Amino acid sequence: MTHPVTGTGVEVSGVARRFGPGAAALDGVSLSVKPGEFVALLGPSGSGKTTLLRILGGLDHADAGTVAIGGRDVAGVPARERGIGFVFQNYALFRHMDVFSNVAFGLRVRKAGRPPAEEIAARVRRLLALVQIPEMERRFPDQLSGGQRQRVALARALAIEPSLLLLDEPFGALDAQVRKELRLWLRGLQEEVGITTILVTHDQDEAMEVADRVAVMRAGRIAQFDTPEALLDRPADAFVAGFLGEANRVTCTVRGGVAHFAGEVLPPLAVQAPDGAALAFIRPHELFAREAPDSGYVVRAVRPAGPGTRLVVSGPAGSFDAVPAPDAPQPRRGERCALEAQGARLFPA
Ligand SMILES: Nc1ncnc2c1ncn2[C@@H]1O[C@H](COP(=O)(O)OP(=O)(O)OP(=O)(O)O)[C@@H](O)[C@H]1O
Repeated sequence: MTHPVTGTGVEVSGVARRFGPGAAALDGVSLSVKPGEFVALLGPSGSGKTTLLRILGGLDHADAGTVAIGGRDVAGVPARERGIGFVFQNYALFRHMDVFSNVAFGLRVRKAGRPPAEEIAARVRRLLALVQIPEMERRFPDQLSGGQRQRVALARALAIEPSLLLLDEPFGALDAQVRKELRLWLRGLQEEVGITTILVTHDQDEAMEVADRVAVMRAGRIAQFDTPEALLDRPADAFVAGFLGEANRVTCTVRGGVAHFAGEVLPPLAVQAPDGAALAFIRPHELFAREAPDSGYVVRAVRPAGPGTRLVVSGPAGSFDAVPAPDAPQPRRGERCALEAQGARLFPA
C-alpha cells in the first residue's frame, strides 16, 4: 500500500434481480463507474442498493444484464476471485482473532501468491498505520470502539490490494460525530490509494459529502446518476428533487412562463416550464421573507444556519422554510412577513 493502486472501472448494464412474485429488487439498472471514482448509491429503504452491491461483489447473481469489472464480464466469477474489498455495517471482524490476524487474514488464506510471513507482517503494519490505529494490533475486536473496528474492517478489506472497494453502510452503527469524522477520513484515504469505491448509504449528507457522483435509487431503478451539485441544481424528476436537500413543495399552474401558485400562497414567479399544472420545489434559500404588517404569514421560528439565518414562516396555507430577504431587516419571531420565491424547480403534476 505504499504506492497508489490503480482503481478499476465498473460497467453495470441492464441488471435485473427478482426475489419473489412482488416488485423486482432491481429493474434494469445501468451504471458506469470510472477507475478511481468514488460513487455513492443513495436511496430509500428497499430501493435495491444492497442488492446491487451484492451482485457487484459476487455475493448474489443478476437474473438479467451484465456486470464488468476492469473490462471483464464477471458472470460466474466467484467473489474471492474478483479482487474486491468489502466492508459492511456490522464490522464482521473475526471475534476470536486479534486486529493483526484480522487484517492479515485475506493474505494468509491465499493458496497461490501468498506473501512470506515477514511481508504479510510489514503490510499489515503499514495498513494499520494508514487507518491510524498502529498501537492496537494485539487487541481483540471487543476491546475496540465502533470507529476503531470500522478502521480495522477497512484495513482488512484493503489488505488484499483490491482494485474495487464495496462499502455497505460502513458507518451506520456509529454516532453522528464519529460517522462524520470517519467518512472524511475515508475520502482522504480513498484519494491516497486511488481505489474505485462504491458506498451504499441512505444518509444523503454522507453521500453528498464523500462521493464524486451519486446514483439516486428508487424502486429498483436509478432515478439519476450525477454529481452532488447537479443533483441539487438539476434534479431529473420530482422524486430526486424531493428526496435530496430540503424544499418547500407548492402546487402551481404555469401560464406563459409564469407560475401561479395554488391559493396565491406566494406571488407569481417567472419560470422556464411548459404550460400546465406543476409541482414546484423551492429551496429555503430561494424563499425570501420580509416584514409586512398586513401579511397573513407569521414568523414562527428563527435559527442560525451557517453564516445566515433560517426562518419557519406559517400562514393559512401552511408552513414554509425561508430566509430573510437580504435587502431588508431580519424579521423576528412573531412578526408578520411576506414571502417571495426567487426560484424553483418545476415538474409536471
Ligand atoms: N434475499 C432476499 N430475499 C427476498 N427479498 C429480498 C432479498 N434481498 C432483498 N430483497 C428485497 O429486495 C428489495 C431491495 O432490497 P435491498 O436490500 O437491495 O434494498 P436497500 O435499498 O439496500 O434497502 P436498505 O436501505 O433498507 O438496506 C427489497 O424489497 C427487499 O425486501
